[in-house]
Amino acid sequence: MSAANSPSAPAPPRAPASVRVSAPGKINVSLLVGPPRPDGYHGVASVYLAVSLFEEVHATATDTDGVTVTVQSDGALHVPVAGIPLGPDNLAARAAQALAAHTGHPAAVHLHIIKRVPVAGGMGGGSADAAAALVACNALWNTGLSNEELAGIAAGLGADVPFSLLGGAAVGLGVGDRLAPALSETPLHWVLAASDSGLSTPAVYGALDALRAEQQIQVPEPEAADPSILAAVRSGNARDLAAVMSNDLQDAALALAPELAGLLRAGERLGALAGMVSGSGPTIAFLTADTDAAAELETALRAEGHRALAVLGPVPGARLLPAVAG
Ligand SMILES: C[C@@](CO)(OP(=O)(O)O)[C@H](O)COP(=O)(O)OP(=O)(O)OC[C@H]1O[C@@H](n2ccc(N)nc2=O)[C@H](O)[C@@H]1O
Ligand SMILES: Nc1ncnc2c1ncn2[C@@H]1O[C@H](COP(=O)(O)OP(=O)(O)O)[C@@H](O)[C@H]1O
Repeated sequence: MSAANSPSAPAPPRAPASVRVSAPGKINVSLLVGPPRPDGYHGVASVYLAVSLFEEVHATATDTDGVTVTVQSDGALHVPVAGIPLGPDNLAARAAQALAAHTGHPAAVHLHIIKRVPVAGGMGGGSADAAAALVACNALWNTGLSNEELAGIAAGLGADVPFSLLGGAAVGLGVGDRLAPALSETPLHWVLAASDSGLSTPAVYGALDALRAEQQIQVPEPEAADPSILAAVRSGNARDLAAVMSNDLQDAALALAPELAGLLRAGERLGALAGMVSGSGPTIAFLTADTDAAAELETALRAEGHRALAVLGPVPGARLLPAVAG
């Protein structure tokens, strides 16, 4: 009897045929943006918060080389998915290809994305799909990369991708990819209000540069997050955070989508402690005092015809989900 057939020999690790991974969307409770850099990016000091609105990526091994993608809309925000690229430009497909290139594993996989985060919404939904695809393919292909190695690949896919892997609350410096976890002892309760159309991230950064040039505003390179923001995130004191949260991209997003000003006013009139544009927008994140206040605001915004959803954060980053029985 050969060693491989011996009853006492350990079975070699078998890759699963299919895995499921969830990864969260994010809001930036503070976003300081520096001047444009020669490479087209901006230095930032971002305080990220992962919130309980999760993308899911189901990865299934295929016999033929290549990455295929399908997308399905799910969840209370009824996210339109028609415009999402399904070819090699899809961020999840790019992530799978990048992992295959890094490890030498054939890129033979089908990725099914269950989309709950608004597309081009300023909540890093595509980044979450990329983070989920990295974790999924690493498990599916048994490639065994560490979280640090996955984070290195993530940074090459987009500024927000490393945060979706990490989750929780974190400060992001550089282009947002140099992460340091932030403490958060008590969850914060938010209501998200989605918009019907998306905003392009580069267009919003460009609009900020134009506004600053017009107003002759010069800003330094951001080097750290505001300590008062970190203290409020740490304590989970929503009133303290409402007083200090801010987003340098907000005026630029409002210049490109002026209707958002009315939505911000509506949320504050209906009981939010404060509202802000999430990242480059157009999703608005309203901060509320507690879970009951969030539920009431969600109901009130829906009654006025908005697509609203109560969420909380921080929540964990990209995670393998248990296999479905059967
Ligand atoms: C604004 C933020 C805030 O977290 O998020 P979103 O609103 O997009 O979710 C991020 O900075 C977006 O990150 P992400 O969407 O991953 O950006 P990338 O794909 O890497 O870059 C897209 C483009 O955005 C601009 N960009 C992005 C990040 C950054 N620090 N400076 C920039 O100027 C550049 O024009 C870049 O070519
Ligand atoms: N898996 C994906 N999900 C969403 N958008 C994607 C995806 N892959 C590529 N994209 C492209 O990236 C753009 C921005 O995506 P998204 O991450 O949703 O927004 P944001 O950068 O505002 O957080 C979309 O307009 C879309 O064309």
